[in-house]
Amino acid sequence: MTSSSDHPLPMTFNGAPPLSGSVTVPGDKSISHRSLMLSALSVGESRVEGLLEGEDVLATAAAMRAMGAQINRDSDGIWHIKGVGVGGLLQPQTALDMGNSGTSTRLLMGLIASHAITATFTGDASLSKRPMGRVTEPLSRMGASFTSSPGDRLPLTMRGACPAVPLDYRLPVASAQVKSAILLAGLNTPGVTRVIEPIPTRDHSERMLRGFGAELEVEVEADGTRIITLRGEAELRPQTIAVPGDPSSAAFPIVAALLVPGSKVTVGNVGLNATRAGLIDLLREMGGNIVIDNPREVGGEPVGDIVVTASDLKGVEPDPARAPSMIDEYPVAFIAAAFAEGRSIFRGLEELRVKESDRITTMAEGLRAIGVTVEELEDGIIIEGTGGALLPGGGPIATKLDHRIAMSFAVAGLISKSGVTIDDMRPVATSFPGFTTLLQKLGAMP
Ligand SMILES: O=C(O)C1=C[C@@H](OP(=O)(O)O)[C@@H](O)[C@H](O)C1
Ligand SMILES: C=C(OP(=O)(O)O)C(=O)O
Repeated sequence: MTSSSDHPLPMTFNGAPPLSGSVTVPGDKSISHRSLMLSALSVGESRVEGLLEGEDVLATAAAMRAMGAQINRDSDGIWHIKGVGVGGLLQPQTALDMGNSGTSTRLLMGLIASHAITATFTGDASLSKRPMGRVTEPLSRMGASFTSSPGDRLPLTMRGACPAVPLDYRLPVASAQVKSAILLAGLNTPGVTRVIEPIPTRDHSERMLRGFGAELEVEVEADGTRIITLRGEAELRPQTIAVPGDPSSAAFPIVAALLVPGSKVTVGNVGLNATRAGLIDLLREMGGNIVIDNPREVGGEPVGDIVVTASDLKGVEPDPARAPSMIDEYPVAFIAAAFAEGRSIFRGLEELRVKESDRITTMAEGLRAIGVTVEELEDGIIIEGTGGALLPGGGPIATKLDHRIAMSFAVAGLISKSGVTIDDMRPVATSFPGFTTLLQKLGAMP
């Protein structure tokens, strides 16, 4: 499967026999982006094993090369990155094409904000609709300047400032991308940059910055607010990194195995960082039989093998405070809710409206198209579960350049009467190369 083709790639997923077997999923997307960026800012050579070779991460690799890093993959699949040192990024000679990737765009804007270089960012139709003001606003305060398309959107040209001005910033939106952009800008900024995070989001940047030798401290207040301080003009030391499997990708085989009666599946080597593990907690609350085997630590991140046995699920009304810990997993959680017993009410999910698609509307339309009763809310969705009765099926589902929508409805197809057709599977290559092969390996499709 590749998105390099100019033509949509429709595909139908049909009701499946029990899934079984043991699989692994590709490397964590968030950790992969960060490992390339921080390696590119170190002096010397870093090695990265298990890097996600999806289009989003390859866009980050291309951008770091364009700014001076030497990045190569050897025949064993290990990536070797020779960095330029903090402050050493070079002026890219052409526009940086970010494809579909919000993480690449926002984190790279942070990196460039404290270097005296000019860069233009472009992206696909989905990325060009997404708001960038959340990063351009704080980065402007650090001294960077921006010329963007209306509504702070791509295409956008920025000029970094050197020296930049350190920032003390309270996040107005729970976003790891905004937090990371500011911290990355802080790396080449004199003095102390401070980010205050009222609602915790994924902390891979903090862990990895420390791992590379940056002076970074995290203080947690009684109400859970996190205060992250980073001393600038850092010197980063090259590292050897093992990237764990992506819990956001593992979510699809996990939910598929819970829903298809008689299934038993192991997804090995999955990252279990608490700031990412919200879906597992939610599925367990719904009655899902999920066991973590062999819990261990790999490269500063908790990892385990996830053993899933098909279970009868019941509806839920999850606490919105949990949203950041499973933000990309809501689409597939909605599929689980559609097959559960009773009603599920999801609220506090405004952020889903600014992902690759508006994931509340796209999911509501898609679920209706396959015969599920839903009510769309301003900040969420109400889903009436079938109680384990097969979903009627149908389609084609409009995926709107959104990989997670495509994979979520593929899972829905496995528990459908007449199959679910996805209009275009190409976006899956952004985060999960080998998705359909993995479903075949589990026996979910021919
Ligand atoms: O920092 C990251 O790697 C990511 C943060 C999240 O975005 P937000 O920060 O916009 O919530 C998430 O949706 C995205 O897939 C990856
Ligand atoms: C929102 C996502 O990614 P990004 O913001 O990097 O495009 C995602 O992968 O679901």
